[in-house]
Amino acid sequence: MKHAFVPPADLEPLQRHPKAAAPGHHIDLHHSTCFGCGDDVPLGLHLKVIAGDGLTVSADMPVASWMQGGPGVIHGGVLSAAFDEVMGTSPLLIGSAVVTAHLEIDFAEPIPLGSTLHFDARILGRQRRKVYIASVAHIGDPERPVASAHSIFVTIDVKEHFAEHYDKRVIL
Ligand SMILES: CCCCCCCCCCCCCC(=O)SCCNC(=O)CCNC(=O)[C@H](O)C(C)(C)COP(=O)(O)OP(=O)(O)OC[C@H]1O[C@@H](n2cnc3c(N)ncnc32)[C@H](O)[C@@H]1OP(=O)(O)O
Repeated sequence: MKHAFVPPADLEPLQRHPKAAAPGHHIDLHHSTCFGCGDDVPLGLHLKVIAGDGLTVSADMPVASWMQGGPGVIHGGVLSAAFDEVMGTSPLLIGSAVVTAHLEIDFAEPIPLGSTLHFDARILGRQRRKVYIASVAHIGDPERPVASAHSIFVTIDVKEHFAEHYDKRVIL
């Protein structure tokens, strides 16, 4: 797939954290009202991100009618949010909490409502606090990606980062 993103050549390789979710297990460390992964938001993506081998994760997402953008196909923003969630969860494999700093999506084919998107993502490496991650999605044929994404997530101290906004959180 075509993309313009070039990760730095000197990325520091990373190791899986000893307490990371085992391959095949759901990475479930976020919160129940998250748009991407929460069970308690009626119109959320409800993504279950599964740990893979090494520094990889995967997830499946049925493309529901409410996700429509162009007639009969997924909205690009919904697809972007799904990539964000899948890639943003992966640094838990290295024991890091992160927020998105930079997210690039390449849209290769229209993705029909009613299809199921399969996402694979892998951590490429770190440069200081920046974690570089790549992801690709298909709807049945792994040899024919329909979209891909590249991102930079920045590691944070969760309590410090969300301190100002924590009291305004929505609890359903
Ligand atoms: C509850 C959450 C935790 C648990 C996680 C569970 C799973 C979650 C799944 C969630 C999934 C959904 C996830 C979401 O939706 S997260 C929600 C969307 N994202 C945000 O709200 C983040 C908003 N931005 C910020 O808070 C700050 O800007 C951050 C924290 C990112 C950096 O501000 P900070 O003052 O702390 O640090 P710094 O400015 O020294 O930058 C540090 C380094 O980063 C580089 N840099 C910065 N910006 C960019 C950029 N745009 N392109 C390229 N590089 C960029 C910068 O040059 C520097 O690099 P270097 O100088 O070292 O080379």
